Amino acid sequence: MPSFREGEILLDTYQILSFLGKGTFGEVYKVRVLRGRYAGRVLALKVATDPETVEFLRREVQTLLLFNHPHIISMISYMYRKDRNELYVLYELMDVGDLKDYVQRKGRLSEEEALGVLFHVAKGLDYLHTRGYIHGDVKPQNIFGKRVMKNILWKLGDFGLVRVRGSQTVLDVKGTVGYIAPEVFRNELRRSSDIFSLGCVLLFMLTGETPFGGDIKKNKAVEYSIPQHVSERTQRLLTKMLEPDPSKRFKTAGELIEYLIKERMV
Ligand SMILES: Nc1ncnc2c1ncn2[C@@H]1O[C@H](COP(=O)(O)OP(=O)(O)OP(=O)(O)O)[C@@H](O)[C@H]1O
Repeated sequence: MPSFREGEILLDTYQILSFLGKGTFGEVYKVRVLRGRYAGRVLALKVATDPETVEFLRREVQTLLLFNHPHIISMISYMYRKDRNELYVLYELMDVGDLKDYVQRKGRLSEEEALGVLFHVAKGLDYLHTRGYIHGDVKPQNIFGKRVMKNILWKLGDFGLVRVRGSQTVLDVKGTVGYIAPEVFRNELRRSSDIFSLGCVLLFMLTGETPFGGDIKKNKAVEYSIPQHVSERTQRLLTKMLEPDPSKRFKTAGELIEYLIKERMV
């Protein structure tokens, strides 16, 4: 049950238009801004009220403040209510919703569409990778679509698990089974771990099913099969992205983009 109802006004400023969903980091609502700098705009508001989610969302805010890219979701502003330890974050509204729901609604995507989404997300990831960041949680629920004319612009979101490359923080595996690079189970995280996860996203788009059947053992062992209907060149791409040995994968999103262009896949 969402905490707020349609029509309710939060912080005297945000009128709830609808509930968009609940994630690990809080509840998300479609809101209309009633006053201030963004008055009149319809945006997405994420609300975190318990201490653990506030902490994750605080990390996401700190990271997003540094980023500005057409394939990374924009944070518009945030408010922290210190007295109640509540964090409210405003994002651009991604009217298509997330890629998981999109594929579940539409069924598996054509290769052309799937490669188009892949290219958009790879550009967002490239922005992170060239700045020394690792997203750490690339999966369909964290990729959002926005309608622009007749097209959909896909963007990477959810930066609660983002890490700086080479940082010593101890990891516990927080990703989602079906999208976790095998080395992450051994507590190693690299930029190419994001590439593996993105390869899983491509497999999901082409099959409509969770990679590795959502089975943790199969995910760890990288046991998967590519359906017959997938073209040979896309099979080759998938095999390179899902290479179990991270040193044999594309090292960064930049290398992936170069390959897609060279092979004329986008
Ligand atoms: N900017 C946005 N525009 C439109 N819908 C959004 C936006 N941000 C989140 N949502 C939707 O709100 C819901 C909750 O999103 P959220 O990102 O918090 O969690 P999640 O990605 O589903 O799960 P997790 O937090 O575990 O990764 C999802 O249905 C998501 O599609």
